[in-house]
Amino acid sequence: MTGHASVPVLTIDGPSGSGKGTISRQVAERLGWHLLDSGALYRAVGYVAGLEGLDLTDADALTRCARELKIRFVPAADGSDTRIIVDGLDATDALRTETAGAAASAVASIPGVRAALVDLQLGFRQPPGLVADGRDMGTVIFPDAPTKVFLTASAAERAARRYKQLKDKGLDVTLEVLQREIEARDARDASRAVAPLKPAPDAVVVDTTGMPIATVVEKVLALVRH
Ligand SMILES: Nc1ncnc2c1ncn2[C@@H]1O[C@H](COP(=O)(O)OP(=O)(O)OP(=O)(O)O)[C@@H](O)[C@H]1O
Ligand SMILES: Nc1ccn([C@H]2C[C@H](O)[C@@H](COP(=O)(O)O)O2)c(=O)n1
Repeated sequence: MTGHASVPVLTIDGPSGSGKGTISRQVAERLGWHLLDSGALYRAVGYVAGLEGLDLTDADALTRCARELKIRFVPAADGSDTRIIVDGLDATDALRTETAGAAASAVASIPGVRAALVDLQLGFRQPPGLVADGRDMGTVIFPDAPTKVFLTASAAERAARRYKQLKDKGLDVTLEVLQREIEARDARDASRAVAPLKPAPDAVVVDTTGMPIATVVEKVLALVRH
């Protein structure tokens, strides 16, 4: 599957908990565009590496994993979350954990892993348009995207959002630990040598601290329509 360079892309990058996934999903639905959850690809590589007992610093083995990754995004029939199928198994719940996020951040710092996932990501650029959620969508994967957004929010607010999200799922977490984990992941994503987390020079930075989800969605839609 190859992408179509003439198809419009909206890139939504930003740190963990800034709302990329939530906003990307709603905006894609409103526009009737496709959605690329690029973080799920790195999470899936970390997940397969875990199943195979690989060391998360073994660049050659992880690059092979990324090259051989078999992942499918399957819309749920009842309108609930899209299921993510990795090597034929439903890995959706395993991929959403904080541990999977940390593993994804580790494997994502390996240049071979990133290179192996480029074509897969470009292939999501299909008519009528694509909303691409990640860390390097606007800087590396779709540098020609006509609309680029970089979502942020204070670390305290992002940790509070994650805390609520996990508590709602019945998980036993503490705000302090979550904030530390989020800050450590962001620091690693922003400081790596390849495709670090940062706004593209032509991205619009939207600070969502204290901003309701619906307001963020409308703001992003206005940027696309503009
Ligand atoms: N503007 C907002 N106000 C309040 N809560 C929000 C806002 N945006 C997102 N959230 C909530 O914050 C939580 C994290 O959002 P989301 O998963 O979309 O972030 P993310 O940037 O995709 O994170 P990650 O990169 O770790 O996957 C969710 O529970 C979501 O409902
Ligand atoms: N384009 C991307 C997307 C994700 N990553 C890495 C870094 C993140 O910490 C991790 C998980 O992403 P999430 O699912 O939380 O959005 O994957 C990346 O390097 N580049």
